[in-house]
Amino acid sequence: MVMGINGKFPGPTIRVKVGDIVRVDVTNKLNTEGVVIHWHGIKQRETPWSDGTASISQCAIAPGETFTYRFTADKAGTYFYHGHYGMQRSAGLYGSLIVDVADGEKEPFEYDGEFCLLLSDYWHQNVHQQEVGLSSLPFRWINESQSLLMNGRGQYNCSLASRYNESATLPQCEIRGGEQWAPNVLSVFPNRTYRLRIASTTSLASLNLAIGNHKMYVVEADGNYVNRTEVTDIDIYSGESYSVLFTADQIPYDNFWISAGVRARLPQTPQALALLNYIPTPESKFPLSPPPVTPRWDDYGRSKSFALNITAAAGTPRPPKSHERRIVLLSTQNKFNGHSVWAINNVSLSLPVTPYLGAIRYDIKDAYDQTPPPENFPDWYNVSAPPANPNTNVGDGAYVLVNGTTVDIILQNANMLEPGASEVHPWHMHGHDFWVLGYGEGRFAEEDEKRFNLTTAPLKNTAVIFPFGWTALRFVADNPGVWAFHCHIEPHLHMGMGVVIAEGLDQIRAMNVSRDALSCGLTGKMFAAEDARRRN
Ligand SMILES: O=C1O[C@H]([C@@H](O)CO)C(O)=C1O
Repeated sequence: MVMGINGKFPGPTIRVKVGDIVRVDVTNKLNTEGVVIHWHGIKQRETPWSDGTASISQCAIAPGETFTYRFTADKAGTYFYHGHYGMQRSAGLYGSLIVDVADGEKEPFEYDGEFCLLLSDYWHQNVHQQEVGLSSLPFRWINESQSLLMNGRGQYNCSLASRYNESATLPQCEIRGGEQWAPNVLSVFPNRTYRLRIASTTSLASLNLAIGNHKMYVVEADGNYVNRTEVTDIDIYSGESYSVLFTADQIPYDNFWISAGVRARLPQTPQALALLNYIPTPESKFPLSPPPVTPRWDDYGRSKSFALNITAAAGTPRPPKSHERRIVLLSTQNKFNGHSVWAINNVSLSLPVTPYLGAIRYDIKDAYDQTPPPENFPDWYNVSAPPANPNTNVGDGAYVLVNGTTVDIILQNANMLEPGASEVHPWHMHGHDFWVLGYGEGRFAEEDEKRFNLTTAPLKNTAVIFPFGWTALRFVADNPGVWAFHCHIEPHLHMGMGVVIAEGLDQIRAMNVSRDALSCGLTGKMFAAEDARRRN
């Protein structure tokens, strides 16, 4: 079962130009739950209520109701949109969002055609069962997905299915032709150059994508131009997007596989496949070469060198030379009343009923904890061992940033509950791009700052922390609003792995925040009381 949009899964591709004011009317036809849509990578400058994050920027849209998102397409690039309430992204609520350069402008590279590949993962168990499992005692993890998808199409490992079933022939393993799993076909003319816009909206999987026999040149990352880099494959974590160029330079009477496979977790899911078809070779011709092999899942050295190879293209603004504030965020796996959770500086995020944006706009102090969470973690904490005390707190405090300040965030990874284990987490920031200043092993130390890349640091909206390592980010708090900053692995966010950034409180208090966004919780009650007074 998937959640679709306008009768489609994935939802329709939205294509706009820089400077366009985009209006999207979202009508909630899910009869049993609310919904919101987040425009991943769009800054929402002066429209923070259109960011589409339930409990942060707006109330969930109630069944039957319509909410209008209105925002400016601020930067050309490859983006996507997705549900941001509960685990609706896992349920399939997503689609591609492409922002073209403004009329009369040109991209800084040339190509003859382009394709979008939106990557995702897919479970047979429905999202409500997953949600209940994650919050149950005992904890039930979602485990690896059954399929990986490219534009909503994927393969299913029938041999694995028959291993777990008595009957060798399962109905879902019988191939009749024309089924949903039939791979996407990307038809190209020999010797032409194409742009492949790749975005990952996976729930869990970190992926590696390659095109059989073809080199790729990375030119864009998260809507920012990067130095053209030749690669044989790309690592792509949930929340990231890349554009690569490739030339159809192989012998023209063949087809080739494009494959994406799991990295950073022990793979138990077959690769996602799409077919690169050389016109006029028939689409039905089986490629001579097998799909590209995904690099070993735990070869993190390879992942790190790929990450370090992504550098900002000339003309990209450089990071300020120094910071005015530094927030260190330690990610730990913990327990709360026996439940498995993730915590940041010993606080597991639990979202409030009243959206922060409304609570700040109308100065409603009861809406969330007014004490911000800790800015660091204790010196005695050992990041290379399981937590000495696994118990953590749950909270809904927000980090408050003064408008215009330069802020560093050090994302610190640590050992999980299980000894010797630490996982990759892709952190995504709403409302901003940040500069990725560097990655390091072990615990971040002040002298590591000397190694920061202040010249070619790429601008991104999502950056990964490697197992037992740290990642340093810098951004300027110049976008008043309330922004989520979280692990883009959906079950991890659901288990509390995120923080809330309240930026420019004075500016928010002077904003004309859309009332439609605040019809729930304490703001909803306030508006209802105002209306009642007016009627009397
Ligand atoms: O949050 C998680 O839980 C599991 C495991 O730690 C317990 O089953 C896992 O791999 C996660 O990423």
